[in-house]
Amino acid sequence: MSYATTDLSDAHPEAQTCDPVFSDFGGRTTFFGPIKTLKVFEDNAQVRATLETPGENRVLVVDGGGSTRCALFGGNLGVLAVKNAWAGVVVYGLIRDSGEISQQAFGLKALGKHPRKSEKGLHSAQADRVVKFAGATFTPGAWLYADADGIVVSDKPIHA
Ligand SMILES: O=C([O-])CC(=O)C(=O)O
Repeated sequence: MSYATTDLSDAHPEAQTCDPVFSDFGGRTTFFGPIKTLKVFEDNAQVRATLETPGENRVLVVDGGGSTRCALFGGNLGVLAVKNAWAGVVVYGLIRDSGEISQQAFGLKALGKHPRKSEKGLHSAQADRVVKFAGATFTPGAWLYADADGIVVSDKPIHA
């Protein structure tokens, strides 16, 4: 299966595109799948708990509120993402262990990097709700397509 977000966007003008605020950190830049969402604040306990469950080739979308005070994702979470077959993770926030993650076979888009880890279980998280960031609305079960050019979000599958 191969696609380009440019072609998907051309063929499906009704699909959403994300503002160009993300960089690629994973070993894969092209990844797609149905969305699972989390809303968190400077605490990644629920990100870990979610990545410990079967990914079934879905994309985990983490709305971290754009906080630049700590990293919500790191190399150990990357190991879990690969082991449990998550296609990719989009973090509206920061990551760390970027060198390690660049060697891991999954996709990761995030705003940037920070050395400091997040809290663990201090701030509660919400799962499976609609989240909005980067000019797009992410609804659980919608389809996300990512590549080096960006992110397209569609209510339904649009790949060939
Ligand atoms: O534990 C964390 O907060 C993130 C991290 O560094 C890792 O996954 O290795």
